[in-house]
Amino acid sequence: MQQLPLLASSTQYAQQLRQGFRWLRFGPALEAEYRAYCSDNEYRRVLWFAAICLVLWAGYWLFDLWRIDAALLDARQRALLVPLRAVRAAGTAANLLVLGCALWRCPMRVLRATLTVMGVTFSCGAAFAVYVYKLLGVPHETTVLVVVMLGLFLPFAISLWAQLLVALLYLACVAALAWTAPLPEVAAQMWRLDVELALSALLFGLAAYWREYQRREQFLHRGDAHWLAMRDALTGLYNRRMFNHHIQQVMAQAQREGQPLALLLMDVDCFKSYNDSQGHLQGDAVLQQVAQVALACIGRPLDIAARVGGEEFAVLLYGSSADHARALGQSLVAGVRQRALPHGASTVAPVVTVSVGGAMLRPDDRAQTLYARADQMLYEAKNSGRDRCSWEEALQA
Ligand SMILES: Nc1nc2c(ncn2[C@@H]2O[C@H](COP(=O)(O)OP(=O)(O)OP(=O)(O)O)[C@@H](O)[C@H]2O)c(=O)[nH]1
Repeated sequence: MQQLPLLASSTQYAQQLRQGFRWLRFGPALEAEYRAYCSDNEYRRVLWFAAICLVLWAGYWLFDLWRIDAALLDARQRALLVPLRAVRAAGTAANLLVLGCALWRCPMRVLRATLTVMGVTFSCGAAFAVYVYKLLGVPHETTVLVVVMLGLFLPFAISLWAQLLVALLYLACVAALAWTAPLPEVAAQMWRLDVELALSALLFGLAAYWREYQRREQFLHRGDAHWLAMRDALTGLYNRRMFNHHIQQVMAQAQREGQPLALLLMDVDCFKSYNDSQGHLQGDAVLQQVAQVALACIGRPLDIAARVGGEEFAVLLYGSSADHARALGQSLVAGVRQRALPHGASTVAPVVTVSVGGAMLRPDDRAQTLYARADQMLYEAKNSGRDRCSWEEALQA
């Protein structure tokens, strides 16, 4: 008999784990879920990051003003300070833009774009400042450039590939400054700096890759564990725990909104004798087939099909009229029969059959009372010959 691809190990998370994600990208659906997961709290984190950058940037700028004032510069040298100030102003503007975007919660792609612009203006701006100091002979620290490179790889909203792109632009900017430097000793220092920065980019990039890889791996393990906690491993349907949780919520909503709610319980007939004659593994395959029939009969967002016991399934239909629910009960019975799964040991038919009991929600119902009535109807279906659907309204009529 055909096995269905619904086993626990085949959750989309587990599949992705097996396939791997060397390029830090999942399939489209999982990628979208991962991004939504990452953007939780992202605005707050970026806000803090941008605020800290602004304080550091302003502090560095003030320190520089004092330092340049202290240096004795002639008019030609002072002319070099004009582009430096322009670059600084651009960095501050980009920083404020990020702050504003995070504060007013602009769409995530706008936030990412502004963060990328801030990365470019900060890194190229810092490189240009160091270059100008070298030309002016003003004492300065080059480690700030390495710190900026480290900042580019911090995990804030933008992807590792965008971070790498900004880092490459940064390296190209330092190379361009080295290339065009009018003084040979400044050119040599800038080239050396570029090599140091390239090495640090490699190091920080690798660290960022592993961090992102592990974050993705954790996301998949968490998703897999969550999926397994809610699902039945054999059939992939919701498990009893999830069913209990869901029925409470859907009942409350149905009672609040005056919507009908139907509960169908389905049980495989003579399943013990099937297991005894065909073996447990074949029995498992039957349960998977029956689960498929249950799954096929739900369609609305609040409907669920669950495996609530060994060979017992529940189908909860929200907003479904009694007539529609009864018809679905019949189609569950017919659907399993149509699968024509041979059952030589059955006392009912030569194929696997199911019995179904159904009940509609009443205004004063609790989950237990609704379940008990549907269970009573299932008992009724079993007692009146199996391979049928019993409905509580039919009993009352
Ligand atoms: N293969 C398999 N069998 C299971 C699983 N869970 C429960 N069962 C079996 O389901 C059978 C249920 O048997 P019973 O409760 O006696 O019911 P039945 O034989 O179907 O009889 P009726 O329901 O009265 O028609 C038992 O033999 C259990 O071992 C499972 O996950 N896989």
